[in-house]
Amino acid sequence: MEDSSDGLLLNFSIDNGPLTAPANFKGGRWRDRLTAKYGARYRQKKIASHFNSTTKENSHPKAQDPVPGKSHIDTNDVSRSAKRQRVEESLRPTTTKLTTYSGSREKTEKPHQIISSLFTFNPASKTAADEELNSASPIEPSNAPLLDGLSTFTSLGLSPTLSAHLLLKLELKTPTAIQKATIPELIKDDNDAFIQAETGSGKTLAYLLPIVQRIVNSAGTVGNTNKSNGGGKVHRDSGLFAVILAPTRELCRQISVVLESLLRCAHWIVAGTVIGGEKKKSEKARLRKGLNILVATPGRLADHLDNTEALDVRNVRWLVLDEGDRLMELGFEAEIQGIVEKLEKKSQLTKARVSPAGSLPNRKVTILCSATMKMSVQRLGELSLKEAIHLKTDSSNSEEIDGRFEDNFSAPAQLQQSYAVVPAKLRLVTLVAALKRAFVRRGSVMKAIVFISCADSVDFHFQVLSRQNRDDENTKPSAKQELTSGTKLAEDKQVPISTIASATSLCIPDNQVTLHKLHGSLPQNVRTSTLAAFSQSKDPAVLICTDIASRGLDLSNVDLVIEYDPPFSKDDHLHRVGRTARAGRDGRALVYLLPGDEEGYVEILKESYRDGGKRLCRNKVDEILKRGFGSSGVDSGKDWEERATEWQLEVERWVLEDPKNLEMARRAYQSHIRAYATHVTAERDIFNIKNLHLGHLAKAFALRDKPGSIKAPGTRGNKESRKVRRQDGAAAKESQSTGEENKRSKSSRDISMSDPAGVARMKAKMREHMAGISEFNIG
Ligand SMILES: Nc1ncnc2c1ncn2[C@@H]1O[C@H](COP(=O)(O)OP(=O)(O)OP(=O)(O)O)[C@@H](O)[C@H]1O
Repeated sequence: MEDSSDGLLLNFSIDNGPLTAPANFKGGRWRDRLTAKYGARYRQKKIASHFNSTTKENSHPKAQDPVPGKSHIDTNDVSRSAKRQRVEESLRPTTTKLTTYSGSREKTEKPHQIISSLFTFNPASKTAADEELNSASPIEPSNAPLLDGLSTFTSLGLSPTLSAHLLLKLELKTPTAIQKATIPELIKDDNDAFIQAETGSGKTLAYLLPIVQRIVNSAGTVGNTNKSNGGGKVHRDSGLFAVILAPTRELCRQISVVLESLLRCAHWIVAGTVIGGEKKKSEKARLRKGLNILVATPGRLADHLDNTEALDVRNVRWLVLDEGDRLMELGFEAEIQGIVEKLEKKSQLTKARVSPAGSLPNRKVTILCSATMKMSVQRLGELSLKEAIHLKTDSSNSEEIDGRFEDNFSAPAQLQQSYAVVPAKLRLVTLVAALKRAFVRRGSVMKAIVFISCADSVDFHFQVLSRQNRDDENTKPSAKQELTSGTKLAEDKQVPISTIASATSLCIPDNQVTLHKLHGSLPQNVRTSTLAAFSQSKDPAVLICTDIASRGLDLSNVDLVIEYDPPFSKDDHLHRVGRTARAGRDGRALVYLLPGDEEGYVEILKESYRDGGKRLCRNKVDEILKRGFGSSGVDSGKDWEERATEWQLEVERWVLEDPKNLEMARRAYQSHIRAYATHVTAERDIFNIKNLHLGHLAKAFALRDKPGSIKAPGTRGNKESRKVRRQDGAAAKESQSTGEENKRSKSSRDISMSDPAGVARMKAKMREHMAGISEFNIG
């Protein structure tokens, strides 16, 4: 492993002899002894001059934190007040090793802390910063509604009633390109279809509108027409016509909301969901009452197909598989195969591909929908589609080669993407600086999403950004701080989980920002309400989340996406940044990379552009920090360095002063490293765990521990917790075998280390990814 002490001074103790006598340093590394010797000499000189010149005799100098550019030996610093020292000693973690560099060879118990300077010994970037780009050149949005004067919803074959409803009630004037390509095709023909278009291009309406239109058209042509109910219109007893599958409950809910909004102009058509999270009995009752369109998660639908007699699928004409790649990633292949076979078996439909124009299809039509076209989607296509047509936009980069689709999935053209090469030690301060800057003026950024690799790290960053600053009067708990969202059972008690809080760390007086957090270890009701709060917020808001929020979610007015931890694959990147720049709106995205091999990721970022990445720009770290910590735009030397250092030290003290915070920071750090090891094989040269400087990385989690000594309860290295986890491992297997899709919706990184069942699943996933490489194969 690379030496983690670069620029760091170990926190060793010396004897308590007279301060002016030279200390005798023994043991440890020569480098640490030498640094300590010089440090002691320097302090002796300083003390001597202080005693000579001071006019305030016996006064206690204020505790000093290292100034930017200088490292600091904590326990040996005479300028630190006795009070501060006692606080930190009393909080000395029980698991830390003791280091003794004692002249008297006595083992004195001192915390093994490392307080390094933020701005020294940072590795340099290996690539030169590009010139600032000329962002003045206007770019045509690629996923916007068409303004060609020709394309209207009516011209695509939708009825005047439905078109008027779209215009007047939903404020949708013209179709997007993918809707133009899809709607006429799905209204007139009964072919299976694969819909592929970039994020935010309106794929949901692209498949929902033809389905709704054809069900409306079928009035009087299907059985059970009820004259008392609008003259032969479809009603709930007419049968189930469409089944829409989506990978997560959140997505199902979102689709269901869009569908309900459409059905307000055809209220006799009944839609419903079966997505789990409620008693199966209520779902069964809903199915028994009759539905015409069903939105479901695959696991739940498979369950009902086996166990709910009232679910009659003989008349199903459409099976839609939305977010196809995600469905496959989450391992729903077997369920989907089962569903396809059962629908096929029970179907009473003819297999004819021709039906009266615009009415219900005579055969089951399968529609696969995805922004990406990966092998997994091709596989899903193979098991569900027959002679499918590929519906895509003109601007799409994908093409069919030898019967297979080659994917060149791009980000929306109008999205401004940038990256910053940030040394590990500076990561946390740079994140805060970027957010402070983004929200500096009211209205400058309404909403931002920060993607983080794992649930524990989300928890930690949420707490850091919303923590109470002891010294700051302005950060007294606000009403929002008290907000909690949902509850979860813990130790037989209802413990409220706070997922919404005031972003006190951003401290922007004129622009109060509300922080939200989201990850897969939160209970479903908390996830739902947090997401709704973020989406509906009219005030500036930040969502800190794992990849659970990267797919398909349509959250309004997201202007900025920060990938604080780089994505785990190129597709993940495109889905994450796709949460902004939707339906023709502007958006910005910033990805954080470490200096060194990670800079190679820039080439992959460029692939997400249609023009080869000419518009990709680099944000300089100094600039981000200056803008975030500098004094209101005035270039006042390096005061931003001091402010950033002060802020960082404040967080480090906050971590130390409460064992809970310390444990949270350690968990976050460990989980981050584990998650780092799960980058896709193709990108493991770029994200090579061996290159992580663990000492520097600890600084980004406000930890002063030596990396090797960081052990959080529930993680590897702690005997007791290992025993507990062995027991929980068995429980995890059991729970997985129940086949509940909500459990699967948690990806390995999305699981908190405090969720033992999750830890077991994560490890299994890690083994799969690491393909024989040990979990901590670090140097
Ligand atoms: N014709 C339209 N005019 C204006 N806005 C539209 C139109 N069609 C859809 N939208 C809006 O575009 C946004 C994105 O739609 P949708 O969620 O269907 O995109 P998507 O292509 O499924 O994205 P993703 O791949 O990220 O899931 C939604 O807010 C939707 O209301």
